[in-house]
Amino acid sequence: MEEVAHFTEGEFYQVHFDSRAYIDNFYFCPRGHEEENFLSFVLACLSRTFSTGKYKGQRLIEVGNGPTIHSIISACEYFQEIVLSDFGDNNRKEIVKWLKNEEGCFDWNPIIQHVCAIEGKRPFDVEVNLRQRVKQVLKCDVRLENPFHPHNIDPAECVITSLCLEAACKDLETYRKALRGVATLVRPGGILVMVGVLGQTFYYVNEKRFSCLILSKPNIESILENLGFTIHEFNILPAQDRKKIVSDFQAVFHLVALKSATYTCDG
Ligand SMILES: C[S@@+](CC[C@H](N)C(=O)[O-])C[C@H]1O[C@@H](n2cnc3c(N)ncnc32)[C@H](O)[C@@H]1O
Repeated sequence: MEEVAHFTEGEFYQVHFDSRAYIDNFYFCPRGHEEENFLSFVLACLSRTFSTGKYKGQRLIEVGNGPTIHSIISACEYFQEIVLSDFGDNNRKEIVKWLKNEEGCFDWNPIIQHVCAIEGKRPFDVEVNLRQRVKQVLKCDVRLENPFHPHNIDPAECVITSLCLEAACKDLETYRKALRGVATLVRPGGILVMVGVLGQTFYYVNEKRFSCLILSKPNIESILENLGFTIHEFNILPAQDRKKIVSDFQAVFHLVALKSATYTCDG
């Protein structure tokens, strides 16, 4: 397998990230990749967060969704308009293809059906809702102070990001700045829902190796608290013993953090 000496940033994704191979490998069934085995944990966490209806509002933004829509399945009923975003052109194209139900688009039905079975919903209704409520699929770069530069996007009641920041940020300072940019997209009183990996240095999509910033729970907690967030839940699934061929994460996390209603970001 190919080794890469430098940290693989957005430009590397733009050229080398095979969107279709990524979803084929990691999202073809609710268990996810057989070596990683954490997708059903993530789907269950997202379902618990949103299915009570406690978090709702006008807008939801997902930052760095790649070619995936799984993170918004449970949430879509509770937000009128959804903005998806990613750095990679191919990722955004793959999403648009699914939204338009074009021939050859990825089959998200096994994942949607799994979530619907947990929540007692009809997959058809959820699929229609998803396709209707995603209003924009935008380019973003989490390394920028405004991830949507040169566009200004109104802050949302809910921002989701999954497995993006640790893939996009080469060091902890870049991660802190990126989280600060993502935090500006959350309205005061709104929530940030984050899914990520702890202790990971790499993952593979087919033969391509992608870097990952090693994160720990205290790193993330202290950055979020400094940004005026209160962490409501921080769920962790430790990795099982495995060969570490596809990735070397030590744990997967899901967190929900509430942005203070009075916080002003001047730091
Ligand atoms: C591991 S994938 C995660 C995709 C998806 N969110 C998920 O949960 O499976 C990492 C994603 O981060 C995106 N990415 C990398 N650098 C980025 C940047 N600077 N800004 C925004 N997204 C970036 C990649 O294009 C890719 O879609």
